[in-house]
Amino acid sequence: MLVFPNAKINIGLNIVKKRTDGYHNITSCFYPVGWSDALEIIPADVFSFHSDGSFIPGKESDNLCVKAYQMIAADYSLPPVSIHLLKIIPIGAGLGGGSSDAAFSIKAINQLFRLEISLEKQQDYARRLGSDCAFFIQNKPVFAFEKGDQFEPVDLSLKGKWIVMVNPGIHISTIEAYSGIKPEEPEYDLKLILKEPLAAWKNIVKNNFEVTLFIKYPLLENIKQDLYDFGAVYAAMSGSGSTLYGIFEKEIDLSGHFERFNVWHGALM
Ligand SMILES: C[C@](O)(CO)[C@H](O)COP(=O)(O)OP(=O)(O)OC[C@H]1O[C@@H](n2ccc(N)nc2=O)[C@H](O)[C@@H]1O
Ligand SMILES: Nc1ncnc2c1ncn2[C@@H]1O[C@H](COP(=O)(O)OP(=O)(O)OP(=O)(O)O)[C@@H](O)[C@H]1O
Repeated sequence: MLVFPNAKINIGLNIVKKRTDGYHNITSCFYPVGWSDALEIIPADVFSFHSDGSFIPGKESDNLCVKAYQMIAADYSLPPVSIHLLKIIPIGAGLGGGSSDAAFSIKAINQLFRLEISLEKQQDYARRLGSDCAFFIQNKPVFAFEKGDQFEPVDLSLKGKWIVMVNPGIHISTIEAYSGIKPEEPEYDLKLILKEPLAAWKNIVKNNFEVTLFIKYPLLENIKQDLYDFGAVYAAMSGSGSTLYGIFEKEIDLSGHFERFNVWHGALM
């Protein structure tokens, strides 16, 4: 079974409250984008995991694909598999790449072994592996709340618009990013403003991580400004960074301008 786990962007990211379990309640719109890994899972005589592409820090047993397989294998006594991951999505980049690999592993294993696990139960499995993981089970635009792992449908389609994503290679740990934040209720209603045309979002729809991370890494703010200067209708940082994205009305190729960085562009789904 061959699947293509894709990245996500956060449109608006409000860190509302610190929870008693140490996590934070957030509100955000999660939107899937086409920047993708490739993941193959096939039955085998012995278990193996192999990755190519970008180097993934940590032990094999920490890889979220391996954890996803082990978690489901424990409940369904599955035979061994061979997992091959081609890592393309930048790591520690606010794009949820590892979370997507985890969720796509769950979906692929479910299909491969005809387990018929309901979507809700697949989301429950995904939540056990990380806050961002559950989104990738259905992989469609949603309004996310609580830990970012509970969802409501969102009335938003950016089909036909163009996205440019710029990753400058600054690795930001999610734990570190959350530790620098003072939670607060947002001054705007994200669900309401998302119903407005894209041009109304600038200066209203905010990612709370930008404040501290733009002070620590001024380059990030410069990239966001460049995206606006090149005509983005809306630009922001995704997740806990360091990827910036710009949404454009028409196709544009900025890989020449951002040639030092890892850049992806494509049509929005
Ligand atoms: C920044 C976002 O990507 C926005 O979508 C997510 O909130 C992060 O989700 P994630 O990478 O799946 O995070 P997890 O693996 O669940 O948690 C990593 C660490 O981030 C912090 N964390 C994460 C999610 C959350 N709602 N509150 C938190 O405080 C916690 O310190 C946690 O130990
Ligand atoms: N398949 C995987 N791909 C990438 N990272 C993985 C994977 N499995 C485990 N990890 C671990 O997860 C860490 C960060 O993952 P990821 O790339 O999803 O971060 P991120 O882009 O900041 O995501 P998020 O938006 O969820 O904060 C890595 O440092 C790595 O050790």
